[in-house]
Parts: sequence; C-alpha cells; structure tokens
Amino acid sequence: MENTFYKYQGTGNDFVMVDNRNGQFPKDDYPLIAKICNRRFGVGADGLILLENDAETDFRMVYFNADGKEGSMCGNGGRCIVAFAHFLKVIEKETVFIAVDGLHEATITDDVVSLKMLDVKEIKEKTNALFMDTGSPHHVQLVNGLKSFNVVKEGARMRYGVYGEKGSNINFVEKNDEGGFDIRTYERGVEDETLSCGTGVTAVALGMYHLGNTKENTIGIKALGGNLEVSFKEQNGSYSDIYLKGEAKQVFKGELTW
Ligand SMILES: N[C@H](CCC[C@H](N)C(=O)O)C(=O)O
Repeated sequence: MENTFYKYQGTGNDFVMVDNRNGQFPKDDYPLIAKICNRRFGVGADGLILLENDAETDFRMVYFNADGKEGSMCGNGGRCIVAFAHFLKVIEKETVFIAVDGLHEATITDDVVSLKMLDVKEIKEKTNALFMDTGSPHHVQLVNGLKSFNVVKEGARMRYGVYGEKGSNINFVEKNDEGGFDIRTYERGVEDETLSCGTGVTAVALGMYHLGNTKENTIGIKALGGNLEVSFKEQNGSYSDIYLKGEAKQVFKGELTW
C-alpha cells in the first residue's frame, strides 16, 4: 500500500506520519506537503513526518512544518514517531533514532513516550524574556492572564518583528495553582498557535527553573492540548538529561491520493 499514511497526535500537536523506508515519498515537493497539512484542502496537520531507514540508529525522523518546509526539531513529533516506530515493529520499548538536531533516546510504555532532548548549554536573557535552542529556537515570556492573551497576534508580531525572517517559536507562560506552568505557543512554520509544542514546553520548563520560578527539576507543563512533564539536570546554567514525557497516540489511517 504505497500511499498509506497515519495520523498521530501528541497533546493535540497533530502530524501526518508516513513510513518512507522505501524512499518513495516526494519529499522535495513542498507545495504537496503543505497541501497534505492544510486543514481544508488536505488531511490537516501541524506537520508531516517521515520515518526513514538509518544505517546507525533504529530510524531517521524527517519533519516538515505545515508550510511544507523542513523544520528544526519537533518534540511532540519526536514522541509521535517513537509510537509509530513501535506500531510498525521497528522498535520494541527502547530506541535511539536520528533527527535533524542529532541523536535521541526514547522509551515507550503503553501510549506514553519519554523522549530525551539534546543538552541546552545556554539560555539567553532578553528584556522580560528568555531565548534558547531546545532543538528548535524558542522565545519564552511570562505573561499575566494567559487564558485571554492574544497569542496569535503577539506571537506573529514577535516571530517576525523581533526574530526576523528566520524567526523563532514564541511561548507565553504563566504559573498555575498546581506548582507547574501553563503554556501557549505560536509556532513558526505553522504560523499559528498550536495546541502544544514539545520543544517549547521543554524551553519553558528550563526557563522557569533558570529564572528561579521553580526549584523542581521535574516540572508539569499544561498546554492547551494536554499535560507534559519535563525533567532535567542542571549544572552551572547548563542543562542535560532532559526528558520530555507524555502521551502520543495514533488516531487514524488513510490513503493519500495526490
Ligand atoms: N511542534 C514542534 C516544534 C516544531 C518547531 C517548528 N515550528 C520550527 O520552528 O521549525 C514541537 O513539538 O517541538
């Protein structure tokens, strides 16, 4: 079945997933990928992910944003592709795979995937905000009244206005009553607010620890689409053993008929 695709979601960040171990997917066709991700003219997703063979690891993850262009690392997509690899029996419960930013270890238990992220060596302090690279670039900013905050307007303004054409993902965060943090994210490449962004959730957890807003190194982060947990070790402002953990689920299967 040549054009079979699957749809996965991780805390509401949704992806079209294709088994491209035969190398037949036309991955240079950006307009096609954008069309598949379009919610009116296609399947509809925040991104499209290919699972490919890799000589040294269990598989390769190739991630495209909804605009059809290859993106930087996607944390929720990384969790979803681990669930997909498990479904395809490419892996059992543990894996090491390669993504655009390097090697990732992960484990899967039922539908819960714990994904190891790359070390974060530097957090930059900006006016009332932080910036760091957790595999993707992230701006982290505390706000009051997150629920009613205009994430799309402010995110779009800052994504271009502050970070230029290359841009950044923009996260807004507020402490919640449960000792964790609420997050809302404007995603570059999707050019909209998504229900969750894994590399953004990771950036918020490290950022809140960095600012002294929590002393915990296992932090619950609530995105619009569900809850994630980030754990890490910190030494002299450098972060290692970073794990992003939460549900990743297959939601349907179909046939692309381009
Ligand atoms: N949704 C993704 C982030 C994708 C990053 C992408 N928007 C880019 O900047 O290329 C995540 O779960 O981490």
